[in-house]
Amino acid sequence: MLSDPPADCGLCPRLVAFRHENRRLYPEFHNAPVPSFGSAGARLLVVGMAPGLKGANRTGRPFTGDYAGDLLYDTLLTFGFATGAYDKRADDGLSLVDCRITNAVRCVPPQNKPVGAEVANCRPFLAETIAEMPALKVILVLGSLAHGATLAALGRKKSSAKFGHNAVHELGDGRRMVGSYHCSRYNTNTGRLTEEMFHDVFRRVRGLLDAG
Ligand SMILES: O=c1cc[nH]c(=O)[nH]1
Repeated sequence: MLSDPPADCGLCPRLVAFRHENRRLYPEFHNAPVPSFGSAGARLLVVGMAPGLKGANRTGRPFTGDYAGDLLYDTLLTFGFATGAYDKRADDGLSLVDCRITNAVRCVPPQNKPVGAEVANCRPFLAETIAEMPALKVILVLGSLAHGATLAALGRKKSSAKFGHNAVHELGDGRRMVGSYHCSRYNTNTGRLTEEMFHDVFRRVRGLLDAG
């Protein structure tokens, strides 16, 4: 099984049609499934929802060029999970440290909203991404869609762990799942998620990793 879909992945008809439309409208964009970013040897996996049209779908790197990426990459740099400088482009030289970033759905969805069947179609890639990380200790899920997709990828029921901001769930194998509100423009503009709240989550993640 592949941990990243092939560039011409055809599992989701709606997303394939959107990809073809975007290739016509924006031929200079990446316009393909966005692969995970960071080493499979990392202890931290951050799971987002799906690439943004003019962000990750343009640059080909998760969260890169997306509004949500500004807060995410700044926070990763602050907490030592990245080095270099984030400059909203895949060739900015930023590298992740002990951290990997992926999305529950790898292709950009219309209106930024994947449907259930698309999350399910992409689940094997998330499952394989998790399975190929031997040192993985913490999975940080950004938002309830990523929370549900990650539980499903782990073969667990949604009812086995309730999504909550800064909530920690033991996965029973020494691994933990931590929840955070998604660092989206909507959530930060409405005040549902502040920078301080997001930092609190990363402080907790760092503490869990440091505790071993
Ligand atoms: O969840 C998200 C949001 C923006 N960009 C991504 O790659 N994922």
